[in-house]
Amino acid sequence: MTADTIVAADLRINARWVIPIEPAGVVLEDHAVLVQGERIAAVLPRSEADKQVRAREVIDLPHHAVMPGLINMHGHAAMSLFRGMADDLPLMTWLNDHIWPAEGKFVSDAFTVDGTRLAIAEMLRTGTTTFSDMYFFPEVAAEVAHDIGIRAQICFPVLDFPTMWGSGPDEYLSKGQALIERWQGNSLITAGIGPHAPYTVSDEPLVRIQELAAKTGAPIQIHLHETAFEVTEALEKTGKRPSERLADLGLLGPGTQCVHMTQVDDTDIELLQRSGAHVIHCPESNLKLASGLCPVDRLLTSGVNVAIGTDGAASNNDLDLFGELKSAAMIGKVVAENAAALSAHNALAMATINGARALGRDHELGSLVAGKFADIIAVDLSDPFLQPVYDPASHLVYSSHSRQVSHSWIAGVPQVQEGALTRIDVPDLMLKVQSWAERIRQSSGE
Ligand SMILES: CSC[C@H]1O[C@@H](n2cnc3c(O)ncnc32)[C@H](O)[C@@H]1O
Ligand SMILES: [Zn+2]
Repeated sequence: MTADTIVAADLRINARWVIPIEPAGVVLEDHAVLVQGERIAAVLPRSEADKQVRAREVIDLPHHAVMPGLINMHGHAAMSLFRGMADDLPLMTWLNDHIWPAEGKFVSDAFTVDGTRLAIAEMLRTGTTTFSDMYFFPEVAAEVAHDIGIRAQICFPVLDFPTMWGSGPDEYLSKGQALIERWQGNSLITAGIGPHAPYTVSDEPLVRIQELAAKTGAPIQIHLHETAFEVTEALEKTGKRPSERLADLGLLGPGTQCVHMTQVDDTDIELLQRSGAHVIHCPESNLKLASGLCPVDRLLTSGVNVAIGTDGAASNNDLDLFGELKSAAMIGKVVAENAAALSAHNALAMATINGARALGRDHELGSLVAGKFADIIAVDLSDPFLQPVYDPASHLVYSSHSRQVSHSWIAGVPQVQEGALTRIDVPDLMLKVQSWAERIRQSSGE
């Protein structure tokens, strides 16, 4: 922008602080973010904007930190309807004895509509603007996300056995291929392939998944090395660690997102580094199921991209990425035995630009840079429990509550304004959630 040009913008957001994420570690004071259509037009000092910008709409956020929207890289959105249903259990008991039977009884396209809407309401309200999902009826979840206007990677599930969504790998893959075709070229929704885990998907479907990914460019997301049991059982059965088996089958590459990775040795790090695969860290789910701890600092310093996810609301039990960030930073320090590991700025990067990188979309998402999509959030730091503010990045990770998220925009469209959701009818949603809760409660008393 030269000194005397007058620039038009659809929206000008005046903020006390702007944390653009790129360049890394920067906090800009008294800046404005300009939005034109779906994209960020500029980030500039307010004094310059006063002279040069004519905006259709101006929003003043005098006590707020403005930053890119958060990217929740792993979850099972519709499981929000199972929140708090089977607590205090280890992974395989939780899955085999509680969650899979409940899914068999209740999960349908209607369940997925209401559960996904509930999850999106929570995610939007707590600062997420992009999420990744792996669940049954992905075609339904994709339509729900698209109608609301939230950005999403929707991974269709693949398992060896039949579920409510299909009879086995053949049907999962043919329905999945249709999902990929439906959303090809859409800027809000990307379809991905979600082999559930190495212990539920055998070699033959894994090879077909690799071929489909190579043909279509679709990303692959898989639960991997979630527990020590998973790795020792695989070594006994196959003689290989699951990471090695996936690498041998051609599944580890820059389009692969490995969720959890609580068990990591030097060979795993080398495989991740060489392949360019990403790690999705879900600290609170790993803590609650006592699955293990991901060595995030070691992965990051080895050059592996680590993004962050909540996992589903039945193992977390919320979808609040700010809470997840605090947990990630705290655990990251203890695991590294280094208080300097995983700084506030590093944690914010994991939930933004690293997520964008894992999606293969860091050229258009994950930071407040001119030309990227206008996926923006504002957090109000005016509350007494957030005073004084020496460093807003510190407050966002260590002190703030996600309830302080006051505004969010996705592709320039307002999703949260003054703390209220603009595109979800919350009272209507609550009635539907109550009705599911009654049915689920009744059946657990049977
Ligand atoms: C194939 S759809 C997703 C499938 O995964 C189950 N699930 C939810 N959380 C986890 C987890 O942490 N590890 C493994 N599997 C998980 C979910 O209930 C669905 O059945
Ligand atoms: Zn999961």
